[in-house]
Amino acid sequence: MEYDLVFFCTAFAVGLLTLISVLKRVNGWFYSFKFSSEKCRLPPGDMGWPIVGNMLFFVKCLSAYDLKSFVSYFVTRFGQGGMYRTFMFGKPSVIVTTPELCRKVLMDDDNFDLGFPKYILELLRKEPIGGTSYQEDRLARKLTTPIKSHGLVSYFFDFLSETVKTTFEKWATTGESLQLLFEMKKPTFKVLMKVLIGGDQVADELLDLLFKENNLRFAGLRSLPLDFPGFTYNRAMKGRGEIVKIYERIINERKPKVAKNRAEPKTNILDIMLDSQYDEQGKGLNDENIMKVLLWYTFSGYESIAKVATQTIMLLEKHPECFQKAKEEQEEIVKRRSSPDAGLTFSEIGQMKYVGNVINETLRLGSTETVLFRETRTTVNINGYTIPKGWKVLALLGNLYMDPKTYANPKEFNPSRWDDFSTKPNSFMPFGVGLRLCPGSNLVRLEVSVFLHYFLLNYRLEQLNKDSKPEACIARFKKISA
Ligand code: HEM
Repeated sequence: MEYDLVFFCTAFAVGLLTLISVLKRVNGWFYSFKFSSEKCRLPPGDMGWPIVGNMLFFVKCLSAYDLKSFVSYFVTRFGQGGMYRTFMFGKPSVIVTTPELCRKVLMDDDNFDLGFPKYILELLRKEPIGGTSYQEDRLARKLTTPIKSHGLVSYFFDFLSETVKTTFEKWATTGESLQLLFEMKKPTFKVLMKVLIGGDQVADELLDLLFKENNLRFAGLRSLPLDFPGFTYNRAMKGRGEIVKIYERIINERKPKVAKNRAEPKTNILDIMLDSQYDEQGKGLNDENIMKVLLWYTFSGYESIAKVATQTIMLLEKHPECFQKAKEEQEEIVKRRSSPDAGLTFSEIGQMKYVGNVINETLRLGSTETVLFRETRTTVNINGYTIPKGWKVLALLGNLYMDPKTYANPKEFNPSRWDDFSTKPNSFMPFGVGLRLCPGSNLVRLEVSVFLHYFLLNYRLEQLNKDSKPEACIARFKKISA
C-alpha cells in the first residue's frame, strides 16, 4: 500500500514536470516549426509559455525596477549577441539590448513601424486609429519643430519662470504637505498648455478639465487593459474621449482668430498647425491630424517633466555635496547680473553646466526601465538573423544605463561623471533617436533648469516619507531666504 502511494506520487511528479517542460517549450517549437521551411534564421531565445509568453517575467522585472534581470536571463542562456526572440504583448517578439542594435532598429523607419501595444495606442490617439499617411506624419513633425528647437522660447520663457516662482512661493507659504509629483504636474501642465495650445487664450475651467481628464487617461497606462465599466482603463478611454471634445471646441474657437491674424507671429503649436491649413497647395495638416498631435503631446508631456523635476530635487536633497555645488552655480549666475532684481533669463540657462549634469544623471537613473516599441513592416535581416514581418521589436534602452563598462558604479548618483564624459556611442538615448526623437527633450531640460534655479536659491525640501519613490513622495517646501 505504502509502495503504491510512493509510486503514485513519483509518477504524478514526473508527469507534472513533463507537462510543465512541454508547455514551456511548445511556443518555441511552434515558431521554430512555422519558420523552419523558410530560409530564415530566427534569433536565439525563449518564447515562454503559451499565450502569455515571457510577459509575466517581464512585468515582474519592470515593476521591481529590475529590467537587468530580464536581460540577464537571455544573455546567460543565449550568449552576448544582444538580440533574442521571445513572446510578449500577445505577439512573437525580439528584444534588442546593445547600443548598436537599439540604434539600428530605432533609426530604420523604413523597416520598423511604431509598435506600441494596441491598448496604449488607443490611449494616445483619436479614433479611428491610423488613417494618417507617412507624408502627413512628416508634416506634423515639421510643424511641431519649433518646440524642439527653442523656436517658441521667447513667447513662454517669462511665463514659465513666473509659474515656477509663484508655485514654489505658494507651497512654502501654505506649508502644507504635498504629494510632490502630483502637485508638480500642475505647473508643468500649465506651461505645456501655453506652448501647445496658447493656454492663456483658453478658459481656466477648460484647462482644469483637460488636466483632470488627462490624469484619468494617464492612469490607463498603468492599468490592466480591460475596457469595461468600473475598470481604470475604461475610465481612461472615456477621459480620452472628453479630451477630444475639449480640443474640438478649442480648435473651432481658434480657427477664426488664426484666419484673422495670419500675418502675426504664431506663438503656440496649435496656431502653427491651423495656419498650415492655408497652404496654397493644400498641404496643411487637417483637423484629424491636428487632434492626433494634441493627444500625443498632452499625453507625453503630462507627467514626464514633473517627474524629472521631482526626481532631481529629491536626488539633490539626498546628496548634500551635489546640492551645494548646484546652489553655488546658481548664486554665481545671480552675482553676474547687472541688477539684483533682474529675473532669470533664457541665456542664463546656458551657464548652468553643473545643473545640466544633474539633469543628465537624473535622466540616466530615471530611465533604467525605458523600453521602446517597434514592429517590423516587412521581414528584416539584421546581424545575420531574421525578424519576420509583423513581429514586435523591443529596444531595451534602460538596460544600457546600468552597464558598468560605460558608467562606473552605475547605481551611484554622480553628476560629475558628465563633466567631460563621452559615452560609448549610443549609450545615452533617454529621448530616443532618429525620426521619433522626443520633440520635448529641450523643453524638459529648459523647464527643469528653471525649477532648479528657483529651488536651489530659495528653498529646501522636507521629505516626510523618507526613501519613497518620486511617485509616492510626500513633502513640504521650506523657504530659506528672505
Ligand atoms: C523626461 C521627459 C521625457 C522623456 C524621457 C521622453 C522620452 C521620449 C522617447 C524615448 C521618445 C521616443 C519614442 C520612440 O522612439 O518610440 C519620445 C517621443 C515623444 N515624446 Fe517624449 N519624452 C519626455 C518628455 C516629453 C515632453 C515634455 C513632450 C511634449 C512636449 C514629449 C513628447 C513626445 C512626443 C510627441 C513623442 C513622439 C514623437 C514621434 O513619434 O515623432 N515628450 N519621448
